[in-house]
Amino acid sequence: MGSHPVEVVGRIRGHPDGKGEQSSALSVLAGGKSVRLRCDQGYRDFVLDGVSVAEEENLRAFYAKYVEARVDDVRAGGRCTVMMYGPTGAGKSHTMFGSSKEAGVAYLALHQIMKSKLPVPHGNRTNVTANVLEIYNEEVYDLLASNCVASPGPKSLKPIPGRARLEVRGGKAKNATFISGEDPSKLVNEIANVEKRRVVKSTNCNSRSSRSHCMVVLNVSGAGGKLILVDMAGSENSDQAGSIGSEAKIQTGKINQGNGALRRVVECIANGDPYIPYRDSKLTMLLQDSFEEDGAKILMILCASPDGRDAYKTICTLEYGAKAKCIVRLPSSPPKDRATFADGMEAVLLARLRHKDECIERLRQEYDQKERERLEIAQKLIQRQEDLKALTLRTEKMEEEKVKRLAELQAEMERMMKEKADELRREMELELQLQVHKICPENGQYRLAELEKVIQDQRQEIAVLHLRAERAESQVQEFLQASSQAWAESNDIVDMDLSNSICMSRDFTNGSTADDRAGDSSVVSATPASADNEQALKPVETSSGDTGEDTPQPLCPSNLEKKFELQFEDKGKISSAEVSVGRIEAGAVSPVGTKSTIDHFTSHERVASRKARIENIFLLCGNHRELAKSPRRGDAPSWDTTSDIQDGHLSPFRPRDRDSLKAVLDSLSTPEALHAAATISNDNSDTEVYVKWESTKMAAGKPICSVHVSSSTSLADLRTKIGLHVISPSDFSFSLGDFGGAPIDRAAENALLVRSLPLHENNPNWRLACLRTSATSPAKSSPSSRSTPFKPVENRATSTSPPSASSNKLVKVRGGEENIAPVADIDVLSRGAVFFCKH
Ligand SMILES: Nc1ncnc2c1ncn2[C@@H]1O[C@H](COP(=O)(O)OP(=O)(O)OP(=O)(O)O)[C@@H](O)[C@H]1O
Repeated sequence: MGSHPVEVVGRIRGHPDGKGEQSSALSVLAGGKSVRLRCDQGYRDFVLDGVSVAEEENLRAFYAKYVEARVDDVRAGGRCTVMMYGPTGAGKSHTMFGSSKEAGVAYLALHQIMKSKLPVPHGNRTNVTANVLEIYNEEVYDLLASNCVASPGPKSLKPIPGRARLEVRGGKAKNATFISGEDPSKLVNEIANVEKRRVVKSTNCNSRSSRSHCMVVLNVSGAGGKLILVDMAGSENSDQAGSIGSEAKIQTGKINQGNGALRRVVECIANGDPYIPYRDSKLTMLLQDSFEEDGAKILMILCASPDGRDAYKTICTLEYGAKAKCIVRLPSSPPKDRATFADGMEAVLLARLRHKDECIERLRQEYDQKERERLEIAQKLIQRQEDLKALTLRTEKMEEEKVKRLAELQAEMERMMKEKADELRREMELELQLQVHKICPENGQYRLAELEKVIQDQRQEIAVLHLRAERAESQVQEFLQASSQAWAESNDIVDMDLSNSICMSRDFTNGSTADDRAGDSSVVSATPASADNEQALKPVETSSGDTGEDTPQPLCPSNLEKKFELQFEDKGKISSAEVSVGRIEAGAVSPVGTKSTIDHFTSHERVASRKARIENIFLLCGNHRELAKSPRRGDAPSWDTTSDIQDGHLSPFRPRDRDSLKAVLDSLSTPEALHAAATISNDNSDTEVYVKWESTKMAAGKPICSVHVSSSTSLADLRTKIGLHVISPSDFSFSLGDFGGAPIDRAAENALLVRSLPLHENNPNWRLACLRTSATSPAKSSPSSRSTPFKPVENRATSTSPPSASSNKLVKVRGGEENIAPVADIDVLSRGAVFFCKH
């Protein structure tokens, strides 16, 4: 403890309800010299000279820490006043006098003074005299006086029976009883006994509330020291204390009067007021020396309760202590002379200034301390904000990563599920196949057999095709050899009969009849249709008429034709080229639109088998070419490669059936096909349509005529053009393909264009039109019409030749107005001879 004249310490009792430290309204701050009071409005800090908590420090420790040094000064002759100040029930009496468990400050001080080992000026033992006074209702009673008669007091208050009232003069209680001794225990017991005489009363705040102030004055003999111990009555509120009745209220008023007087004295001293109201109360009158004697010390113990309900009284107590702390120098007694008074005043003023400076310095330190705390808190706040920001960013990043990871996991899971599903599907398919094989074990064998059958069929087809090709090749080679030989022979004949041919041509030109020409032995005359073919095809004998085999016959076309026929009748015996040749006089074919005659040649021998063989040659030639063709878009329906030899000779490939035609027509029903057809229809390039007749196998080997039309011409228009020169438009029908194709329905001819016909000899500008006799045509019932596809041009040109005469003729039509072009043999025809094997 310092040497400050007034020291203020706090003593915080335990919670009256036994609650813990958490519910305490008071807390000691760092350093142990500040206490913080919390309430609903906030908190307030008070700086004291020390703070002690009863739960942490007992009375002995508290005494040793804050009181013992003062008592030592007293023993040494000093003067000290120890005051217990605080609201009712705060533990003032407990601190002063203690309890049955521990001794209070008064007893500890008495023991300290009397049992001191310190050398005392007058002997080893200290003689102590003690007065015990009670200030009750502004009256001073002597607690040590026994059997005394109470002096009359104020009318309003009854005197304490058996209690001696004392007068106060000069700041002292006159005639007060004292006890003395050198045995501290004896004095302690005596004091304890008289202390129990104090007026107490049970209130709402304290079951044994002191209604009076108690003062114990210990005078140390010899050294002159004086220790005054004051236990003040607690300031209280009448309503709060439950004071009922005028006497109780007067008691409370008197108690507060003493406390208020002491407060004002302290404030005046602290403020340096020239007037100190000591006389406002008996208590302050008795304590005047404590404030005014030089070297006097005051130790003010502020008792406080941690109960929040006493917060207001606790604040008043702490404010009072803070005010007492401002007392820097106790006022001295007024100096006797003026100079001394001036010096004293100067000293007081200087002391006040120093005190002010100390207060300012203390406040500055407190401000600095608060500022440091504020900065620390601000830095912590900034740090917390940065941490919060980093935490927020981290949380957002983690959230993004979580979302991303979730998406990846979901994608991975979907992929795995898909793989698993595919795997399961495959396993199920395998399982299903296994089950099928289990149920039908011959299934696999069946498929194998089926495949083998297909392979075998294809091999057979290939073999047939090879056979056809070989046969056709050999026959063609044979035919070419024979024809070349016949050609050579015919050249000789032509050379020999050139003059006759010219005459014949002239005769035709001049309109000679067939009978006229029959007389010419070198001319092959036209034979009426009714005549027997056998005879009609025989050459006209000119001189000897010997036609026997032994008789050499002249080399004429008829003879060549006969030899050729014989050659085919006896296959394998071909030793010479004996070819039957039909001859047409040059100029026999006239242009269309002019009056003309169509010449034709006849053969002398025409048996059906012989004709068939000759026609086979052309068929084979045609087939050979057709075999070399590859199907093209827009061609006739697909060929049936399985068809083979029919009627004893190789037949062409046949379209499968009408379904092929239907498929073609159906194919035009789709938007894509119509678009393609529309695209193609824009192509109006010129096209040469070669016409073949299906039923006339000889004619089928090569075209009977060609028609020059636009590629966008419909089949209906083509029918009209062909019908102008060949046959009546209603007597035939187109077929898809070369031979055997399905007939095209008349209704579809308007929709089908020329470009839908198959290519001829793979030439993109050539098309092939195969005609066949219509089923409903009257020509069908007529063998002659069936076998003679042509409508005799002479019919249109008023020809005199009977229609039947042309039934077995190959008619060559030279192009005219209708753009009917000649076939490739027209040059040969112009020379009066036609070789069937030209192609
Ligand atoms: N530190 C403490 N430890 C234990 N009990 C205490 C303590 N302080 C006070 N008490 C108890 O609280 C009650 C009131 O104490 P006390 O009488 O000392 O209060 P007071 O301030 O003197 O009140 P009043 O002014 O009304 O006399 C007593 O029963 C006492 O035993």
